[in-house]
Amino acid sequence: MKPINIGLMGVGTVGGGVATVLKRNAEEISRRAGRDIRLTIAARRNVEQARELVGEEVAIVADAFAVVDHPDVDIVVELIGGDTVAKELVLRAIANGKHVVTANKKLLALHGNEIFARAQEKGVMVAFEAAVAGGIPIIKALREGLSANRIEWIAGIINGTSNFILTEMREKGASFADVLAEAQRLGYAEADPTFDVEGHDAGHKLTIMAAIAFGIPMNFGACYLEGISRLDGRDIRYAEELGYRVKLLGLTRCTEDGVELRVHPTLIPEGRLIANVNGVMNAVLAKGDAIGPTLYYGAGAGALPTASAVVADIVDVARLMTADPEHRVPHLAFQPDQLKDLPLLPMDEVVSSYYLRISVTDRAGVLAEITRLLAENDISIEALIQKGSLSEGTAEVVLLTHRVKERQANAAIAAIEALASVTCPVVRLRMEELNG
Ligand SMILES: NC(=O)C1=CN([C@@H]2O[C@H](COP(=O)(O)OP(=O)(O)OC[C@H]3O[C@@H](n4cnc5c(N)ncnc54)[C@H](O)[C@@H]3O)[C@@H](O)[C@H]2O)C=CC1
Ligand SMILES: N[C@@H](CC=O)C(=O)O
Ligand code: NA
Repeated sequence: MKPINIGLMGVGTVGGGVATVLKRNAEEISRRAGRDIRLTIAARRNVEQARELVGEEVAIVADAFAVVDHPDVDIVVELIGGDTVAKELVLRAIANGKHVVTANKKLLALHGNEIFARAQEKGVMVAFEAAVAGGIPIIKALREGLSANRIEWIAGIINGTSNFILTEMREKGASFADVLAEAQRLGYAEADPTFDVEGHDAGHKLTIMAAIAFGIPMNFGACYLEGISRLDGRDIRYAEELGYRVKLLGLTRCTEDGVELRVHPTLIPEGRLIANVNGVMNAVLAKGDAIGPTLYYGAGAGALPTASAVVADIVDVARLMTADPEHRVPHLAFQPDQLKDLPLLPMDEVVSSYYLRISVTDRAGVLAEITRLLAENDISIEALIQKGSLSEGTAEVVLLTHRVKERQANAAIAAIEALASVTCPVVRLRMEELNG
């Protein structure tokens, strides 16, 4: 049977990994796909560097539009990143009737609604397993494996770079800047690493998972984003004293009032499996009403783990290319005319427990003032520790609250910060039990 021709756009970390996996596992891949998969043409601005990664037999061009317009290319693989030229290329590939495989979560979180609609019209597939949690087959699990369930919530460590930074800081006392530089060297970080450390990348991935889990359009604009760049090592240590690990978590939950969509550093009880996911590893915890909690674990970034997902998508597309478009798995799990515009819950309405660190003048009565303000906002305290004086006459109060609305926490924090005895802004981290 005629081989399937792949056109690769972007031969960097992931593109190089894809070329390696396609070559290394060619026999297994073709036995699974039922056809030979041939990397025919690749685009990279620096042609010579691409040659080293893809080999002599592949045509290399500097202009990626030559790939999407190539008459022999069956599947276009977009590994350039960003949402400018990549968007133009993907839409043109679709218009040309070509199937697309992409690892580009930013592109899908921001423009997925348009891209999937165009793909639907043209009867082509846009596959994106690598876009969420790298090599972990989480899209497959949510879209197919859990399709009997009403998915209640998903919580994930879905940015490898941030998890790598948090792990290295905690275990080796390494500096934020040094570990970030190492993550860049290892090919984990985004072209602009602020996307990793400020929570945007996790927000893109969470947006995609929420769409698939709840049958809603992509709505990245409604996602609350808070990254790890302002996290203080002290809070990681105090959290540990209280029996918690701090992780950058993406959390989406379907409640009666709307869908929560939020990314922030989160205290998780140290006994939970997900609290012990370290380094560049990712994990996604998904709760279905029938199955209960399920956990998916694996490498979230890096050349070969990400290529594993890209090539799996190529195999999937190869298997389904000749299937009637009506009978393929829908891009977002739900049939396109069945997506619902569920309301997105404003952060003020989200319910959570809180870790608060309050720097105070070390004098009698301060604790009583703080607990009074919490009580006035209906917030009860679950645990409290006082850390000794940091400098002459000052101390830190660390407390954990029971679950309250963010609005209540904000009001209490504002009132506490207004006290004359409180010397710095209150540090607030959210907590999740994640126990189903
Ligand atoms: N690095 C990782 O571990 C993961 C990356 N991704 C995603 O995969 C995509 C690619 O990421 P990386 O491989 O890490 O990036 P990269 O920066 O290593 O590679 C991108 C390549 O595209 C090339 N390029 C840029 N503009 C081009 C154009 N107009 N025409 C042709 N080539 C062009 C660049 O020269 C570079 O070689 C991004 O969307 C990223 O978010 C997804 C999962 C994991
Ligand atoms: N920069 C991302 C790469 C994978 O999506 C990450 O660190 O997770
Ligand atoms: Na994945």
